[in-house]
Amino acid sequence: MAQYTRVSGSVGLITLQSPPVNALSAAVRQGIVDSMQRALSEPEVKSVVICGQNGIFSGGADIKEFGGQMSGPPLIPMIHAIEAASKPVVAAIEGIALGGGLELALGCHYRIAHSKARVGLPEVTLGLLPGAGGSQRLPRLIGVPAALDLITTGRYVTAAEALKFGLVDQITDHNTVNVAVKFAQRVAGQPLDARRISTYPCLCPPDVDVLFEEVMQRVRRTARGAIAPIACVQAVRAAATLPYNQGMERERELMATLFTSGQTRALQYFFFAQRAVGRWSMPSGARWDTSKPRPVHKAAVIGLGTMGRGITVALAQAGFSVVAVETQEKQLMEAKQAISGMLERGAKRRGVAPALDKINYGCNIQSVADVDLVIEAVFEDMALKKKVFQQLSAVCKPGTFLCSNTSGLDIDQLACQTRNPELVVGMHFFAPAHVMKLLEVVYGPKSSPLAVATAMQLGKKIGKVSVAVGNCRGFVGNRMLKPYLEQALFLLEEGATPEFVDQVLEEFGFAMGVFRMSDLSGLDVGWKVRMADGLAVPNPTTGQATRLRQGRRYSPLGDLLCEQGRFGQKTGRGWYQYNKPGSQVAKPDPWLHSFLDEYRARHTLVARRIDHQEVLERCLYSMINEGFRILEDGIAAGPEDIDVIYVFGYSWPRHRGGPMFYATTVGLNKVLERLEHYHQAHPDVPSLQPCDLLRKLVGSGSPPIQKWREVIKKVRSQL
Ligand SMILES: CCCCCCC/C=C/C(=O)SCCNC(=O)CCNC(=O)[C@H](O)C(C)(C)COP(=O)(O)OP(=O)(O)OC[C@H]1O[C@@H](n2cnc3c(N)ncnc32)[C@H](O)[C@@H]1OP(=O)(O)O
Repeated sequence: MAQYTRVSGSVGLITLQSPPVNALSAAVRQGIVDSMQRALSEPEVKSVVICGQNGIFSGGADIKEFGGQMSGPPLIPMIHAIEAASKPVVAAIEGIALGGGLELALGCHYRIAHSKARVGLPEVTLGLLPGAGGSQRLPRLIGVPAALDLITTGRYVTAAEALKFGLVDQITDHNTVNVAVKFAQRVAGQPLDARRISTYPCLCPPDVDVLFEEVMQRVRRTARGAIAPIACVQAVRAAATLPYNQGMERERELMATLFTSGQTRALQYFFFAQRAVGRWSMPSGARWDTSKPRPVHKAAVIGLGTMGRGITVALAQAGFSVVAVETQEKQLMEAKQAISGMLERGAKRRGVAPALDKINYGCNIQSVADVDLVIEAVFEDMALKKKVFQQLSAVCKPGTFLCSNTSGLDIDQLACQTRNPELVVGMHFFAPAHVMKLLEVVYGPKSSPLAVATAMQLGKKIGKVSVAVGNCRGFVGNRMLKPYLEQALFLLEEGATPEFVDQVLEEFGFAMGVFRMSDLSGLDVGWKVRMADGLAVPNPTTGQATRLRQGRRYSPLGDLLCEQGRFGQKTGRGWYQYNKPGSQVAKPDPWLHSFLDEYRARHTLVARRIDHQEVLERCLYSMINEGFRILEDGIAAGPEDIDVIYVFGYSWPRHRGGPMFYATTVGLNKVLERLEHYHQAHPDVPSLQPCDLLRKLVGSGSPPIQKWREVIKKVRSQL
């Protein structure tokens, strides 16, 4: 709702009231319409101020309303009525004015913002465009280039930047509502014609066509199949080329297309999924709201390879004191130099001082004795990690949390090496750790809610999206990656090429196909794991045994490349060839194609034509099937956890909502039917066998994803 009061005798003050972010729900819109009518009809009122309660102007349209039937006064006519009002209307922007909130402010005649406020039009991130006149008013107010930037990226700007653009008229460090009320008194009675943005001509640079062409090309390149950024460019182009009313009509048409697209549904789901993962729970019943974290002031990182360096940077940048340990002096010096460079470059980009003094470097594990939390990031080797955990347990002060950055090893085995296994959790970062947003916080059977809560809070403080997951091989992300990688290799054996598989996956929206991604990560990483598991064996006998290991189909293709020293980008050769080691430009490699031909001939495999659909179905459905197993096993609490992990950690296209949401868009029955089909064709591939939970969900009529947790609960209670 909105509250109407008269202040200072002549100012009608409309306060939006819809906690927590004053979203423009039906009740709020009704409140604004009613309050405006009152303000315009009261002769004592000479001007109006609109503000939001609790220091927040508005977080925009109420996203929860998008899924259902819209009720209450529509936003567009409401904003037009404000702009057309005969008395000046001033927006007092505190906190945030986002999306429809900023569009409401653009309908006002003046905008006063607090210096700490942030404004933006993030609709594109929800698969929409600023469809309440924002795409038409913003370019008229701040010019086409700046409007294109804000609308296509959805980025928020500070009040200072907004002032520079001319998006707000004034900023203040004082009470914004008081300043706005005084301002409203001053402008009362002044002519308003020049204050109605919809009447402004659109400011275009002389080479506007070239600009639109360039922006459109950039947007198409980076959108990875998302349609909203393209519609945003088209809407701004309408503002630049059409009269306001026609531009609004174009905005409405484009918005209608987006509103009915599956992409906006996926992005809205993902918006709430990101927030849902913060409300973590453990199978024991411990939860985010009943488990208090312990403050961490000083942390340590053990092992300063690529991951350890990134983690150190992330901690230092967030203001934590860090003890960074690498046992060899030479490696320590190299790491110090690299970390300082990363901090300096990051600080330059953000216009702040580099946090070099936050880090103390040392060669001795004793130097972590007084820290609150340690993150071990040594080489992925269980024996080595166990030794480190034994040492840490002996050295650290009582109560220190011991965390491992392992990407899939058993947290419980590490916890067992310590005196206080309840203080041990996994903190699985993704490379580069100071850039990638995802953090898997892994609890073992002995991890305490206190340790999980502390790791989750630390993750939040260093800017990560943290997801609490259970302990199993590969946790959630890497466990699901396994069948995906496996199918990609099988497809090569059956006739596909790495380029074709990657092309299909990149057209689907992945930033990189599976083979380009493997080349980037390094093929030797998985090879070492497979050797440790007894899967990759040097010089296996040829014939069927080579392709059948531990009772299931196995492709040794990756092992064979590694045996040739082809580790990917770092060696200049992998699934692709590169100009030189370290180069990132992947080129098809004729050697690889001959190698595949010879391999197929050796194993009497006849290459067949594989189409797009088969690549997508086998790679994605096998991964989704594993996702269902993960839910069944209780490793992830809900589908949202899996989807957030995949979007933030594995470049799954956000506009497809994540793998589990994607399964709902395909139809669970179709996923089940195709898995059955492929499993029949490949009975020696267990990952293609549909899991029970999927069958149960289909059996219970494929309920919406928000209802899966109930089915999962039932399935688990029957176990
Ligand atoms: C033909 C029809 C015409 C329609 C025209 C439509 C044109 C306009 C479209 C829009 O305005 S779309 C919405 C645009 N706004 C946004 O995208 C902002 C989204 N919100 C945020 O970025 C953040 O939430 C925030 C506002 C910066 C606050 O961040 P903070 O970290 O402080 O809190 P959160 O945990 O993110 O949020 C708290 C709470 O509030 C819920 N929420 C936030 N924004 C909205 C919203 N716009 N609608 C509904 N609910 C919102 C959020 O889900 C959290 O809820 P809980 O998880 O606590 O239940």
